[in-house]
Amino acid sequence: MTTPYGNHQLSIYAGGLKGRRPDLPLRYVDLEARARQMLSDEAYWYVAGGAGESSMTANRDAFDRYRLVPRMLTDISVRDLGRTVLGKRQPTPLMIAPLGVQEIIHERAELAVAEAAAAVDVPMILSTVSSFALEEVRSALGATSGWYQLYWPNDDALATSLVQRAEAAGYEAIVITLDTKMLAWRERDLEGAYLPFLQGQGLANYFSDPVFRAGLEQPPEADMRAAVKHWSNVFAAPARTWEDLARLRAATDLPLVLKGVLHPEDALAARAAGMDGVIVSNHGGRQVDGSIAAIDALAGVVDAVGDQIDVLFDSGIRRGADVLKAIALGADAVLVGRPYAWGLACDGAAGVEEVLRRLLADTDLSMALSGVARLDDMSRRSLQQPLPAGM
Ligand SMILES: Cc1cc2nc3c(=O)[nH]c(=O)nc-3n(C[C@H](O)[C@H](O)[C@H](O)COP(=O)(O)O)c2cc1C
Ligand SMILES: CC(C)CC(=O)C(=O)O
Repeated sequence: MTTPYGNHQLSIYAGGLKGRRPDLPLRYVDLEARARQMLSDEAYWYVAGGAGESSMTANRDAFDRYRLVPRMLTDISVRDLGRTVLGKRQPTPLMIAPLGVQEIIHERAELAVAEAAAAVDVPMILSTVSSFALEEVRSALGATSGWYQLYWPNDDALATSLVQRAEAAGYEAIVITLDTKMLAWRERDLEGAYLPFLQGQGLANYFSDPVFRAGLEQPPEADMRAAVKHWSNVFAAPARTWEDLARLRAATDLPLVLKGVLHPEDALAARAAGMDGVIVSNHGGRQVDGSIAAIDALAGVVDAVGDQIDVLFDSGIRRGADVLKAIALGADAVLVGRPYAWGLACDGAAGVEEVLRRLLADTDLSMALSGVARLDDMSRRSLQQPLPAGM
């Protein structure tokens, strides 16, 4: 995307505020507060909550310890926010993070998100635990790229079926999320006894899968409880280790990307297993409370494997400066998570679209005012070394 909203100050503001949705407050905290009004308490906390608060807070605090060091008097009149990810040029550094059970946020769930992603040409990573089947969501994306996120089930035939459906539907990569072999101790959800998938929410990909259905005595439409029970038996596989990746590698020709990598040695293991990329992420602080802030893990992973496989980043991206910091540290692209969930809650597809447009306008302005014309030219030279905690 070259100079996405032009150079005129008013055209840049207008690009980021297309339609200026009055139901969509500009500041992140206000946006989240508005979304909270739109959602049930349980749904709000399901999205907002973490496993405790420590890593979620650390994700944000750590961003503040990295500081951009702007350069002056460079030509920033023609700018390029594009990035090359898995060998393909994309117009912006943003991707839509996989968020499960979106029907608790908005009835049109992933279909609305896909329409917004298509409007701004931001590739979307669809969760396995989605409220619409992967084929339908792929259609709603139109010409925009989609990747499919796999929760690697405890049944190789089901894993192969999901991956091959994604490939047949036109998804361009498979993201295997490693950090969710079980759900963490999430007090907010436990307090409300809230596990939406146990009501069958977010299970469209399973319920439409021939291998999943073959494991049932009656179809989910006739016996939902039995279908949910079967799902909880196959959802994840605690015994899996690095050796098991070979079977997934053999199941598809699509690139494979591992999500939830924080340790440089795991990044090296991913490369050794023939993976095409990793996503540095602590799942938005929802899994190991007390884990390292994701941005603090990024440089170590980039230094270990960044010259050989792609390194993406999520967990804490809220504004343009965050995008720039992650790219400067070596990320090839960043995933946007909770911010678009709030846009979806407030105003469906239009809300998601505007959240993305604002983030792009802010990224463009922050890059330009840092003296950088092409995102590809961001480097660690644009960053001050992290300040010690508490500064
Ligand atoms: C409500 C919610 C649902 C999520 N569902 C999934 C999922 O199905 N698959 C997955 O890989 N990650 C999932 N994640 C993690 C996100 O992909 C991403 O790592 C996280 O949201 C990043 O943190 P941030 O949103 O605070 O920036 C989910 C996160 C949230 C908030
Ligand atoms: C269905 C869940 C495992 C979705 C998820 O990853 C999350 O809630 O963090």
